[in-house]
Amino acid sequence: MEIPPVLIEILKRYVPVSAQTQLQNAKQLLLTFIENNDELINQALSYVPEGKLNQFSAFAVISSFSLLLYIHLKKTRVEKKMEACNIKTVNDPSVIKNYPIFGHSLSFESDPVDFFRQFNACIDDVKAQDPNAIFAYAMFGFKPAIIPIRPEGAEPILNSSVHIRKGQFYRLFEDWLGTGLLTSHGSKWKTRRRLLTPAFHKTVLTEFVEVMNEKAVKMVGLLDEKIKTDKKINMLWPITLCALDIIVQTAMGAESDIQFEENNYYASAIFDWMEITQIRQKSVWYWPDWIWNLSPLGNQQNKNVEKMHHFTEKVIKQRWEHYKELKEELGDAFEATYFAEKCDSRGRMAFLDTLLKCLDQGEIDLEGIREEVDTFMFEGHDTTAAAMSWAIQEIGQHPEVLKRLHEEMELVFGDSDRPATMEDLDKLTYLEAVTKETLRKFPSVAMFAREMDSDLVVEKNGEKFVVPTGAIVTIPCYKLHRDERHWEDPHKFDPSRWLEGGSAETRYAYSYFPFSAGPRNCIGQRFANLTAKIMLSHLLRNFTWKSLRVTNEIPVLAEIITRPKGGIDVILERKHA
Ligand code: HEM
Repeated sequence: MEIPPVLIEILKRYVPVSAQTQLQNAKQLLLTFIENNDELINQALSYVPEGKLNQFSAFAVISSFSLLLYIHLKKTRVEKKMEACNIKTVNDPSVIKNYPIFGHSLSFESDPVDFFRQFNACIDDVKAQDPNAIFAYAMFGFKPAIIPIRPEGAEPILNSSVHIRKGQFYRLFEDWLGTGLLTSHGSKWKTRRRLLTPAFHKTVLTEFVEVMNEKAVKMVGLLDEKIKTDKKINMLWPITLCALDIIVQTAMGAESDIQFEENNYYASAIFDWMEITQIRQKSVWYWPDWIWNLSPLGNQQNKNVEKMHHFTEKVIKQRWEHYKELKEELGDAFEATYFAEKCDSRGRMAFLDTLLKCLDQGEIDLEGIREEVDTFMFEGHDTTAAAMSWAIQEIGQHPEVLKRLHEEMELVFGDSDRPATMEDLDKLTYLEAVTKETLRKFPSVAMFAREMDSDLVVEKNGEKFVVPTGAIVTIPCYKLHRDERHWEDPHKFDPSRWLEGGSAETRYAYSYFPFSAGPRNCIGQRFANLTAKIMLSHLLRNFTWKSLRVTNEIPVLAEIITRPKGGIDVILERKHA
């Protein structure tokens, strides 16, 4: 067999003399590998068709073989490194298998519910192998994913101001979100975070209370209509639409009536985008952009993104035009009138007003504003809606909890149907305990990721662990919130843990972090709590309900957001029928 001339030309032109030693080493490595894997290679060769190979196919076979060999050797080396770092993987092949070349990725379940069960079983397997272990790993080809399997493993990562780069997987969000606050890193992230933090201060959010009440009242009205014909309601959809209605009007300052429009094109595009992104997330072959853009799904997704960007751009431009008109009209008085009206006593303004002022001062451009508005649309409604749906499920399954919540509503609001104020919400301590316990059992973001820019050394339980540079760390929030060393009876829904004197008062800080923790924690957590409390209080003031399924038997869909598969079915009735 002759070496193809094109290969000779490549070798002559592009391989420097200094590389010859490396090639010799590689040859030696290849020979040793062939010697040690004689049987395997004979098996592989038995699949090559009979007859003489032409030069092209010989070239193709050698290149493919070399590539596979490279991946195999690299994967073996990484696995040895993991052992040296004191990080273990699953032993039990009935939970997951570690294949040569592909690693664990080949045996991950494709169904999202099964995948989540399997993922959690992997953590249990490593915990059972070694009670002192705080990390585990899984192989995606030669790329290791490291998983903190105890809250003590999550702490040094979340707490760090160094390891704040998001994992590669967040790139899949960039078609819609660009590099906004969620996906960006480095100086861009720092500048935007500093800019937007004041917009989520309590005094500024107070401005949104009125809109939130209005939207919740609309939701109650719609549910009232629905139960006239059927008391069995799937609450996931009305809750999601109400949360979306709130975020559209608050983040964009645009009048919205999404709850009343069955087929609003913006809402439909968001839901389609979520569904398609979840498919892409699980399908490694769709990750390269060029394959994705050529595929029918990619094409459909690009259309969704176009629609969503069109909507956001239109609203931002309208707001910007209005801003400029006012500035021209008011001249020197603009600062004193426009901003004085919008700022709190410390000069803090709402989200979009903050961004428009920065646009005016040249600190951000229109595309930057769109990135942030889109990011808040994405992060700001589905997370809250999922948490509220689980809360409705748990409340409807525990009549004693529902009763106590109804009593709390009576105490704070009496028979009045007035809007809830910030002061009212502060008094709803039992509702607060219920939402905290819901987010413990069902954190809306079940896992999130970081990519390590440098080695992290952790010493715990008298052992030393190293999380190496380049590793993707996946933090399994859902599983860590149910760690049996930190929570008694962790699968039980027990809001009293969060009341005065309850066990949560003395908990280890990193045993509960539904909004993440450290520098990249959720900027919108106050907003989320406010939305949840206002929406739930309106539901509780008007309705009573009973869940039709047992919570711990509902399959958990942990895709981007932790959702109940099939939604939340309840029998809903007017409180004072
Ligand atoms: C119950 C509701 C919510 C939960 C459980 C939640 C949870 C989280 C978590 C776990 C993260 C970290 C994600 C990661 O590291 O990849 C995060 C980040 C973020 N959240 Fe939330 N979130 C909620 C509601 C909201 C709302 C209402 C908004 C906006 C109004 C929001 C805006 C953001 C943003 C912009 C980030 C990125 C922050 C950064 O990286 O600096 N979230 N959220």
